[in-house]
Amino acid sequence: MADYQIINPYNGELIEAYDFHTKEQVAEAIELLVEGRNKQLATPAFERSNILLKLAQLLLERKEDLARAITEETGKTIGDSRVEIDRAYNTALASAMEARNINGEALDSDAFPPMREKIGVVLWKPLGTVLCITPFNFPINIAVHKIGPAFAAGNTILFKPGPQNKRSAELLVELCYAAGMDKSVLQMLVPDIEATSYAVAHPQIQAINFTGGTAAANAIAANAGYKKMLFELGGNDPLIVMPDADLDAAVTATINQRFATAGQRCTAAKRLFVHSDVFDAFAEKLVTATAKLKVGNPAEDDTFIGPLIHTNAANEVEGRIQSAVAAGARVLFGNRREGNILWPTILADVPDCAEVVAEETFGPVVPLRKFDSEQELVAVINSCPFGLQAGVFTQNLALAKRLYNQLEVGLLAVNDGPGFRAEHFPFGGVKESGVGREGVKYAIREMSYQKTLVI
Ligand SMILES: NC(=O)c1ccc[n+]([C@@H]2O[C@H](COP(=O)([O-])OP(=O)(O)OC[C@H]3O[C@@H](n4cnc5c(N)ncnc54)[C@H](O)[C@@H]3O)[C@@H](O)[C@H]2O)c1
Ligand SMILES: O=CCS(=O)(=O)O
Repeated sequence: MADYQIINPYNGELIEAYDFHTKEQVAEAIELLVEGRNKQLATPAFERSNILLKLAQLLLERKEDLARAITEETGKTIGDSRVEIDRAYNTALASAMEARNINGEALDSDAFPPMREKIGVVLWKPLGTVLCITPFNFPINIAVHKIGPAFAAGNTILFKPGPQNKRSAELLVELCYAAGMDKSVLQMLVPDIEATSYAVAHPQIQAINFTGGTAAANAIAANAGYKKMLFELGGNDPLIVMPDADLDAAVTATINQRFATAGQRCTAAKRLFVHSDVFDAFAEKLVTATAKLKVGNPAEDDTFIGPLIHTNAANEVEGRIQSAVAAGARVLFGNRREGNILWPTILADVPDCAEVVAEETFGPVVPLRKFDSEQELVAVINSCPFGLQAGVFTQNLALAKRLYNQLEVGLLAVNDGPGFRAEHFPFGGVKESGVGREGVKYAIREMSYQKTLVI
């Protein structure tokens, strides 16, 4: 029996059975990547940039192959998978552009006595070898958000995808090699957790760039020891509808940022805060729009919602919905399951302590919560241990700026949802949503250090 089986979450078909890479294979890969640092040091920024530009082009050329691989292994709809590849193209292109702009600064020593008449030249240098660990839900774009900036900065990379994503990851790495990345600069392995932990603690790994859940992050942090860590973790992101909101726009954002990808997104609009004045009107519009969504086979172009990643995930989300209903929540739409598919579900009157709102719920369920005051709104949102992104629909910019200052998040989108993301913007949260910032330019500096020359 193989160590792991990749099963299509929609039809249960076996995609591939394989054995994890061993700790010995991890050690060999790291040894090769240490040697590869000389290759990177000998590769000027413009050549690294050209390789990343070629990768961007290859991502577009192989878009359909990559999209189908994502859909088969994760159940993400083919439409959402194609969008992911378009995003990965932008991420690779931004990495190519930023590779040419990793500029430092010059300092004058005479800003403070005594007179030294020295100049300080500060440049950014690669940390060395970066362990990049990625989650299941955006297997290509999140990987490119790590490999692209790490390579642009001049690092070598050990890439560890989710076990479900071995096939799409292999295709991505094939394109990286075709674009010009050397095998001593990029290695991909799929070891088990024990062998991954060996890499995490390895002295020749200078940085860990991790995206995933809190439990894994805590284990990595406890095991890594003294090295740079960049953590992009969970979210329980609010979408706020104020009395003066464009309700149609807010409904569209809710549909696209909660039900797309079957709700399996860190930045999904997992909690809807709707002012009492517009609650009934918004709820009615949302139910009407949700009823039109096609649910089913993720391989069909017009399917909007496919299955969750696996049966345990579907069980967890279904259980949270049933638990909320048992605690008095009203079902305005959905609460239906077939296999790993959960229909988009809209709830009202959910107790604040219910798991479906208190925990990060990775599924197509949206609890609508009334509020009456800004003070109540901020207090409830900030009571959450996560703090990734938020969105508010209002025409009142003064209110938007007050929320920007009061909400404990990494980004507030105005007249958009928490799922807003531009690949070149800084990305990341506060509290249990992580440490550090991705977004290409920012990730490059997270995986670099400043070295100063005094002359
Ligand atoms: N902030 C973001 O950018 C972002 C993006 C996508 C997903 N996520 C989060 O990721 C989670 C869902 O993804 P998932 O189920 O793949 O997450 P996960 O934490 O289960 O796994 C993420 C990756 O870590 C590996 N991993 C698991 N335990 C580990 C350990 N002890 N040591 C080393 N590696 C370990 C997994 O094999 C996988 O490659 C959600 O919490 C979601 O919010 C965050
Ligand atoms: O899961 C979140 C990744 S992204 O779609 O916000 O980049």
